[in-house]
Amino acid sequence: MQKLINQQQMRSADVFTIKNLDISSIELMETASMAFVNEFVQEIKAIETPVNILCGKGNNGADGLAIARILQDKGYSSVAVYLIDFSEKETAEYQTNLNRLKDLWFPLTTVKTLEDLKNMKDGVIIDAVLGSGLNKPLSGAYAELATFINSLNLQVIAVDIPTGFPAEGVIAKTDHFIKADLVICFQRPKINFFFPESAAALNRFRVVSIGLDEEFIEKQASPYQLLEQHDIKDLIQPRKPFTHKGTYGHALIIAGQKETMGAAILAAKGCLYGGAGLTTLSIPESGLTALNTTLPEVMYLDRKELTSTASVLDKFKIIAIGPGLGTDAAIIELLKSLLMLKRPLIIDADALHLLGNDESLMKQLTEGSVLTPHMKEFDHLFGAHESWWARLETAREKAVELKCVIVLKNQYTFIIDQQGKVRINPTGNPAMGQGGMGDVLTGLIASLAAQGYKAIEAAYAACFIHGTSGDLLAVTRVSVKASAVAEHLPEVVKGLTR
Ligand SMILES: NC(=O)C1=CN([C@@H]2O[C@H](COP(=O)(O)OP(=O)(O)OC[C@H]3O[C@@H](n4cnc5c(N)ncnc54)[C@H](O)[C@@H]3O)[C@@H](O)[C@H]2O)[C@@H](O)CC1
Ligand SMILES: Nc1ncnc2c1ncn2[C@@H]1O[C@H](COP(=O)(O)OP(=O)(O)O)[C@@H](O)[C@H]1O
Ligand SMILES: [K+]
Repeated sequence: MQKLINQQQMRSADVFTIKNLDISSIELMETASMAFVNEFVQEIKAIETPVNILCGKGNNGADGLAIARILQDKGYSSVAVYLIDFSEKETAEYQTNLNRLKDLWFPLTTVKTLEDLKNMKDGVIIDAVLGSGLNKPLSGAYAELATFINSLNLQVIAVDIPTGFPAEGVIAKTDHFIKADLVICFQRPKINFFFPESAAALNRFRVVSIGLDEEFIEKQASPYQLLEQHDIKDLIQPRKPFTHKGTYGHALIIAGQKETMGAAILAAKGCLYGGAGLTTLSIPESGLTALNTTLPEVMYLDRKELTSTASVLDKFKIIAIGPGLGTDAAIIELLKSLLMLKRPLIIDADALHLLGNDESLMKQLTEGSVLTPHMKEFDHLFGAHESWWARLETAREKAVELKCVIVLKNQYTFIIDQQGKVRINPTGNPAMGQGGMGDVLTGLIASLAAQGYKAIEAAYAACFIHGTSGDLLAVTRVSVKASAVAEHLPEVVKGLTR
């Protein structure tokens, strides 16, 4: 896992690295600019492409000046530099890099007003106006610059962060940014890149190492961590000789009603293909034929059995409830009786809806339960939120308060543990935007829990595996269906097993 740190901590990491490696700030900047260019040349391969570099007077602009020099070295034949001269203050590094540039032949244009940009050639724009030193939203000339650049519809590649975009904290609807197609960002992604609001400021980002001290970064106090493949590889246990279906646990999924039986079957499918030793599905009897035809390996439990005697449920290592379940009075009673068992549950979809309707039910959750809301379900549970930053803050508080794991689903799913720590899942893609995806995820979480993984481990590993399956399928498809994601789970898990 990679610690994601805030900009103040990133600045401390700069300072620490400079001291520790006994290098100068300008040397560090040269490394950063070189790393940027190495990535840039992968993206813009034609060296005759006009490259317009817009440089502010801080260190982001200083990077831009170094980048101009390095690009010319690499043979880019049409590099033009625009010095955005909207403020007085400039950094020493900016001065140094400007002097280095002035020793070479270079078209340099000082920009006092937007008029000064009129000769800019069509091509690519490198945004090095403002970086992580941003301390307030763009206004005045900077905001106008952003609007103007965005109106050109040229490809923009931002240095470190799009100008105007806050690295962390609330992203306001009124904020102005220079919209980037690509951000080449230093050492760590910014926390705000993982929120849907970032789509207004960037399409994609890539992270390049600039040699900052990793040990220092990992020691910083931060609740945010980005999952990496090796975390899952370290976790997933290979299957041992002489193990059998009993070894891999028995999961019960309570789901489905007449209109949404598919959700139940998809959840069971996620559980089965996730490798649980045994999967039992409790659905209305009307779904039995469908179940037996589509998933003959999965067993059936009559709904009436669920409330007959508590001991019926003892054999199940984990119980998941919710996909396509419905919310009528009988279901409310069923949920209540399950909560009374005082055992951890995996709660999704309609069952989440019922918790949101009745706070007293939420209070009965047992420690170690897993809630898997998407944004709408989350807000129904915990109140409306104006921003994802605020939503995540609430999720952290609630996970601690309820002693539950919260899986807040999105393109980047946030998995929040009982201590309020947030793991961010980087896998998955927009081809997965289809109904049923969440049902498969719930089944997979149940599957891993049945196999003996702790609630938090089951939750984050399931998200990673589920997204990886979607990624694998999306290589050759514009959309992927949930059942295909389920069917590819065993292959993905195999690839993630040491
Ligand atoms: N050793 C270092 O410090 C390194 C810095 N790096 C670069 O330095 C950048 C950060 O540099 P700085 O801290 O100088 O910050 P910036 O280059 O973002 O500029 C900050 C300046 O802009 C002003 N400002 C902030 N918000 C504004 C607003 N809304 N409107 C107008 N002016 C505003 C500030 O008062 C300050 O003078 C990083 O993003 C990265 O590109 C990299 O080169 C890596 C090494
Ligand atoms: N754009 C996307 N990128 C990555 N993952 C996605 C994307 N869209 C959906 N998913 C994944 O699909 C699942 C959707 O869950 P949910 O919204 O509950 O769907 P449903 O209720 O339709 O099954 C989540 O795991 C989410 O992470
Ligand atoms: K920038």
